[in-house]
Amino acid sequence: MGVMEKIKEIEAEMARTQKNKATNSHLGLLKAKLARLRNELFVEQSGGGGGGGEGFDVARNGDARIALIGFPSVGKSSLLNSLTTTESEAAGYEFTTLTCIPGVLRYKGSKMQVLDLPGIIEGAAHGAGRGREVIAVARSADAILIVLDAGKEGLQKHREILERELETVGIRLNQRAPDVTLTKRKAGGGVRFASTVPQPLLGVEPEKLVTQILREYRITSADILAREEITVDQLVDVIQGNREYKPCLYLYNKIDTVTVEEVDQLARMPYSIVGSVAQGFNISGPFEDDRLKQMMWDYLGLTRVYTKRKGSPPDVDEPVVLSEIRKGTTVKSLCSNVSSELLRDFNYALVWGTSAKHAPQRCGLNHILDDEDVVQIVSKTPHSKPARVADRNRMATSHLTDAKPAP
Ligand SMILES: Nc1nc2c(ncn2[C@@H]2O[C@H](COP(=O)(O)OP(=O)(O)OP(=O)(O)O)[C@@H](O)[C@H]2O)c(=O)[nH]1
Ligand SMILES: [K+]
Ligand SMILES: [Mg+2]
Repeated sequence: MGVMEKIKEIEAEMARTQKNKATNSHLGLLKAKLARLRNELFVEQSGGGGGGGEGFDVARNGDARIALIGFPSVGKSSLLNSLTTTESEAAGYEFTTLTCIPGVLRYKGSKMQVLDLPGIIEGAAHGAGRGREVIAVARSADAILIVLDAGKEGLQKHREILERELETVGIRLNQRAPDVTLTKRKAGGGVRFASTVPQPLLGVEPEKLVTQILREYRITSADILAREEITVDQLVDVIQGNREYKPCLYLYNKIDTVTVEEVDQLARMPYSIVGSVAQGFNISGPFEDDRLKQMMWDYLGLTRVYTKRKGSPPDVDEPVVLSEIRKGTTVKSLCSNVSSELLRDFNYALVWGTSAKHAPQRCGLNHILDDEDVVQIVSKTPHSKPARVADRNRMATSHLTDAKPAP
């Protein structure tokens, strides 16, 4: 039996199984089976789910990468043109954009790489249109900006379709990784499941269900520790292990085409912002129209840190921009961002700014920095050569080649 038929069979079984307490575990197991088969299907069809595709291999650049995802003609290219100096063709017909077009958005001393992409449609994750390539780019981004046309009928359905397409390839939007540790053992001992909290969503006998689900993935010996209540889906995510947890912001564009009441409703949707590229509203403009940029900045968890040498003023023209998503905004992430020597020879840091209790505060590596803090690193070897600016710039972006965000 092919994978597709197996999927159909399980879906049918799920449909005819009544949902109640007694069938809860059985349904959970079926759900996990389904997830495994869907994953198999995707990996099979996409040849490993890898990135690339003609015109889609764009080098990483800047402090963070944001992918524009949406249906055709919602205004993605118009948005790129308005946020950056790049010119991407925008027109009133669908599939105007055929490849990945990068632009650089400069905001508050940071550089965000914004990627304009072809529109996607339902089935994209399985290769409809250039969907697979588009979604591979989304996987490589630090954050996703889903663009929707506020004037389109079936708008909320569009939002759900896009979410589902991204979920299919293991992207999890606006969620954090479940607090579960899975340790596989060589052989013997079976599955040991422990939880610090009750697990009502894993049926009446959680350990039994977990054991069965793990067997689906050919894992027979493992320790699992859950520190929060989890669903079967979350358990599957932990087992599959290749999930990408990403912040996602929704832009309802073209609000110039709908009524004030509709705008008001859309503005209340979670993780959302309304705007009009055509009229500049919330998108670009001298001062008050920067709301989208500010939200992108916030979602990426960006923090500017100004470094200073002893006896000289801070270097305010060239902040080191750290992203909470990938590295955290600690003194340690600052040091490793600047140079490995700086981290190796670290003695203590002097910190000025809102994160400091007094000016300056003497801090260790775990101190959490705020936006616009000033930091002076004091090394153990007082006469060692300080990192040059050129080195620092190189180092400041080097971590961006590391496509996997920190857990
Ligand atoms: N009324 C209105 N029209 C807009 C707005 N933003 C973009 N448009 C128009 O929408 C049409 C499509 O814009 P594009 O930028 O090409 O859309 P796209 O999402 O890049 O489209 P594809 O590349 O084909 O997927 C163009 O005619 C734009 O002028 C807006 O805020 N209001
Ligand atoms: K278009
Ligand atoms: Mg376009």
